[in-house]
Amino acid sequence: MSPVLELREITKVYGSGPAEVHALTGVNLSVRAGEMVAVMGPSGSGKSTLLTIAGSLERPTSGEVLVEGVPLAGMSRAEQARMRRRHVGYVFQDFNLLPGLTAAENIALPLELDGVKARKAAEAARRALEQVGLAEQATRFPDELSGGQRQRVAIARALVGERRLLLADEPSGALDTRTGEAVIRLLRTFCKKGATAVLATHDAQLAAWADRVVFVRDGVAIDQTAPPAGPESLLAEP
Ligand SMILES: Nc1ncnc2c1ncn2[C@@H]1O[C@H](COP(=O)(O)OP(=O)(O)OP(=O)(O)O)[C@@H](O)[C@H]1O
Repeated sequence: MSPVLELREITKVYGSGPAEVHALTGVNLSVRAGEMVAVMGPSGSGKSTLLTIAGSLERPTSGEVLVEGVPLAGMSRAEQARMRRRHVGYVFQDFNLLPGLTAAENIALPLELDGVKARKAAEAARRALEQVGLAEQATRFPDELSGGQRQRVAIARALVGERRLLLADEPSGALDTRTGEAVIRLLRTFCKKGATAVLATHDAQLAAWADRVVFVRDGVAIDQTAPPAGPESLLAEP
């Protein structure tokens, strides 16, 4: 089975001449279905760039990105947009929910934009809210929810429909430690059920929940390890 996400020799250069920034240099990464991969590195090391290129929000200067085995470079812009809507969910530090829509409407919106009928989209949104434990909050607006609840709505929106690849940039960055950890555990649960997640984080405690950690420094992926005894090992699983 081909990996859900594959980056081959990705290089990204911003600007030119003296303003040139080598944000990524020769990065390789392959993520299988059900895996949760944490990308760690200091500020400015290239984590966000890696995620935006993986999600086709930006093109690499060189190298190849494949989603579900299909090279993005061979797709037209319209096909890439369709691929993003159908297969890739994004979660950001600042939640990015639309303030004028309820939790359920925020989740249903990407489906409706993709042509799903309103009733079906609303039903899918209701199920997604149940999965993140927020069925009771369906009609609340973002400013009526806590930070942790908002991020759970953003995760539900990222995974609603058929989307199985989740790209999360510092998803717990705006949350306190406990709430942040709850969000990462939720991502972990989705990965156990077959979703695939790549998350950028500064936080080694949170990265320890991942199956693998990729360290990025000055645009170079310098190491890949399975975390030693992460919190997961404390959960007694038969
Ligand atoms: N649009 C852009 N134009 C020019 N330079 C950019 C652009 N986006 C990112 N960079 C530069 O690329 C490098 C990598 O940035 P990136 O945002 O990917 O790092 P990061 O590891 O996500 O940082 P942080 O943890 O602070 O979010 C940095 O030097 C940054 O200044």
